[in-house]
Amino acid sequence: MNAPLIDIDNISFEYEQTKALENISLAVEEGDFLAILGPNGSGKSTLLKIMLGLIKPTKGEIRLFGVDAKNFKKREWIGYVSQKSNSFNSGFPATVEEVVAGGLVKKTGLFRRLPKTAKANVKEALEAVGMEAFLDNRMNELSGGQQQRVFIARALVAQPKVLILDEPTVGIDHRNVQSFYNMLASLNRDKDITLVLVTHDVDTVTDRITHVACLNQTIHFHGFKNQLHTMSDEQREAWYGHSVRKIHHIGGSHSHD
Ligand SMILES: Nc1ncnc2c1ncn2[C@@H]1O[C@H](COP(=O)(O)OP(=O)(O)OP(=O)(O)O)[C@@H](O)[C@H]1O
Repeated sequence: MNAPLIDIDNISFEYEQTKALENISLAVEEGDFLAILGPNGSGKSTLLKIMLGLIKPTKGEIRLFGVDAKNFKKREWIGYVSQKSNSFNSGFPATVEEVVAGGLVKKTGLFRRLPKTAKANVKEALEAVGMEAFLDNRMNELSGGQQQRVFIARALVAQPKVLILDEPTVGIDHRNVQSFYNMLASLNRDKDITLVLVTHDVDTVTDRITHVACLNQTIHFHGFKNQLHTMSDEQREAWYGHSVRKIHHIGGSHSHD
């Protein structure tokens, strides 16, 4: 069996005053569509920053594609769509093509004019997120959900093997959330892209995911989504307090109304 694409081994992280993560072990295998779920302040962003190599754990090891993160050179294999993408400056007059082509810089460096191959790559990335018809539109002409798809295309154009998405449905109209998740599921299934998404919003997370990790400083559950019901009430409460409601829709049969 291949090494996990992301292998987090007993890491902890402390900010100056605050313990953010404690003894986290979590492996992301090729083909997973993993949702990391946790309430505000549970350490989701900190864990993402560690996965992306932006901060180093206070304790523990992380291996990327089987290589110690300190020695890992293929950063373009790990794509990232930040939460900030959603608060994109809507007055900025960039076109969809320009925004997506910006993602190629990571792979090929800066260019003055788009080479032909780059145009083909941009088109292919936009097709993967169902946005090819909007190539020449300006970003400020698009809805929040469409903009989010364009930011995903920008990450895809560098041909990552793993895509990490921070709160991807923030700013997407609730009527469009399901089709957005269907698009992610098709990236996972048809394009073989391993997906990790992070959200505090348990109620809207899709049942298209394959795996769930329940985070609150430590991991309270990690496994197939249909095993989620094996969590005891005490574990659920330690993870998310009383506020977990429709969690049964992503696997188990428990409801906490
Ligand atoms: N730069 C920082 N300096 C000090 N403490 C921090 C810093 N960033 C986060 N923290 C603290 O670390 C803990 C985990 O924060 P983190 O941002 O990782 O959580 P989160 O789950 O992403 O939260 P949210 O859902 O609100 O974005 C929190 O207690 C937070 O207050």
